[in-house]
Amino acid sequence: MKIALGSDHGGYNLKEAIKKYLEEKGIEYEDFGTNSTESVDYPEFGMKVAEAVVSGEYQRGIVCCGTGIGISISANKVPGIRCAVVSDTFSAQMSKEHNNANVLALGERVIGQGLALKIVEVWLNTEFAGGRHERRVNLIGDIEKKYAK
Ligand SMILES: O=C(CO)[C@H](O)[C@H](O)COP(=O)(O)O
Repeated sequence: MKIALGSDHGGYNLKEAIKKYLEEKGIEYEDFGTNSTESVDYPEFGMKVAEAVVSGEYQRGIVCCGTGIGISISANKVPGIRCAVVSDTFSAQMSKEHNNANVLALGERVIGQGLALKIVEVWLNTEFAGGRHERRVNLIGDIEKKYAK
């Protein structure tokens, strides 16, 4: 599995911690920036990670900002992305099992690093359940198609 990673300045330190975690686990990743805590605008990084995931080269993406919200809204603008902002391990599991989230968003200013890394672990180790959930996820795709130019 190859992971696309991205953050703004508000999520930079958490992204770095996630990189360390992935390295320890031997999970391949690419960092799409940002590269410091200098102030930047999160839409750029949400979009870059989202595009990397829809390209098929990366199976999942993880994005971080101060709250996880702005970068997730940005990632979700890219057709084919289902990005979930998660702050607990149950939602981490469900976001993959039921919603087939292909991008996980975390807020560095919201949750501690220990919980964030546990969320990453749970999410990476959960698979989509399919069945009735597949029908619902497909219906989300239909909404996207309805508004496509
Ligand atoms: O959480 C975020 C977006 O949802 C950003 O990280 C946050 O808005 C950045 O704020 P500031 O420029 O004050 O550091």
